[in-house]
Amino acid sequence: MIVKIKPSVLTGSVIAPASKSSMQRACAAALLSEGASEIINPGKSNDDLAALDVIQKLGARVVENEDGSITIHSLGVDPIEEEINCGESGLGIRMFTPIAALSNGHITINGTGSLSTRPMHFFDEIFPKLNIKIHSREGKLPLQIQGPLVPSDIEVDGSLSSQFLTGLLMAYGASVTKPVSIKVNNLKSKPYIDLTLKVMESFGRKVTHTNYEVFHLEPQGKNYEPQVYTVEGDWSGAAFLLVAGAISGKITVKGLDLLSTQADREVMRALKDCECDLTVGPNAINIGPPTDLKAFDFDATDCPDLFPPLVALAAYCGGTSTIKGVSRLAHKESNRGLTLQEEFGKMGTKITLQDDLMLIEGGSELFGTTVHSRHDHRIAMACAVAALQADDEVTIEDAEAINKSYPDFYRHLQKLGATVNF
Ligand SMILES: O=C(O)C1=C[C@@H](OP(=O)(O)O)[C@@H](O)[C@H](O)C1
Ligand SMILES: C=C(OP(=O)(O)O)C(=O)O
Repeated sequence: MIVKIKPSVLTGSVIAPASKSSMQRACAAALLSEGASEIINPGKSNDDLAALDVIQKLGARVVENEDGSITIHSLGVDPIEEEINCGESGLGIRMFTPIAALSNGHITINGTGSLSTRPMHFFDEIFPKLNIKIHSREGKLPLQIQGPLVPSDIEVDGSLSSQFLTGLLMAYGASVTKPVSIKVNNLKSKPYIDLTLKVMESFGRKVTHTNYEVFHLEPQGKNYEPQVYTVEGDWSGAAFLLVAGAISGKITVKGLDLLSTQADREVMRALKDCECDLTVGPNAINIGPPTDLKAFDFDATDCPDLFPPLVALAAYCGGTSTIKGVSRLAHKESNRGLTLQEEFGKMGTKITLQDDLMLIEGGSELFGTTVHSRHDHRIAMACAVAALQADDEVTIEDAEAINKSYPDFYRHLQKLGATVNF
């Protein structure tokens, strides 16, 4: 799909989409709870739909209610098919693979698009220690596994992604029969683990930890209990809206929890540092109109998904902004350090990659041109936001990539007054 965005001034208000990080975790927790859980404000992104499909293949029954909520009936993991497909979701595959391994059946775990090249060797290393047989294509999909997972004290590496730990915690939470601990070295993206623990706790499953280095789980009477769970507004998707407001309008973004454990709430820090006009109310963030935006320095090591929106912001900030954490970007839907450099380069923004640091030279006019999403939702959204103040129309190729996390994104820009044609 081709989307064309004309330079536009934004106004009005919009509600942040549902967080796929919150929704996918809730689906997993509901699967692991015996009984009926209700999910309010369920997301509709491709990653969310993949999670709903996976839990049904693992035995849950999903009912869509008239008020838009969904009810998930489960008796625990009891696969009805031998293959599950996690779509293109990194969290989906890394969280649901240990969960699928709670059963003793042979299961093939597959995925699509960029997921087929993202690293999964963690499972080859760890699963044999947990009584799980595994065969992968040299650390890539498809994975063939056979459990049941038997939790034991284990030491893992957390430097590549927090998602593997999320999966282990979720699955251990359903199966420990004696106190066990997971020791994690060099954990990155820590706030995502806070979100995992928060969702687990909402479903009655407690986990404690010592400084994000050792996670302790004890047997409980009932491990997970069915809940009514409301999916949080998504700071990751909203970061694009907030940046759009900072560079191109005066808008209000609603539906975000200012106390959320979501990693990408940190976007507020960069927005303050660049000195845009920002006021925060109880359930509304007002942002804009554009003023002289100042270059900023930001460490995104623990919130890597903020790179794309912050690059769009930095492109309009006078001077050189720096963002730390480039090494965290290599294994996302694209190699995001490089794709940001290349696609923003087409619009005239110079980006230098210096070890773990990205330097963005901002403040000069961006050109209307043709860019490509590189099949990466966050690259498409970053280019779309940057287009709002370019000197001419920007054409985004493969623009439907946004469906992975934020299918309403272009419609929301239109609602805010942007001229978006698709
Ligand atoms: O747990 C999650 O919901 C996520 C964790 C992060 O991945 P890493 O832990 O690999 O950084 C993030 O980039 C991803 O978009 C979603
Ligand atoms: C990298 C992302 O997600 P995941 O790892 O779950 O595919 C993302 O949403 O930017």
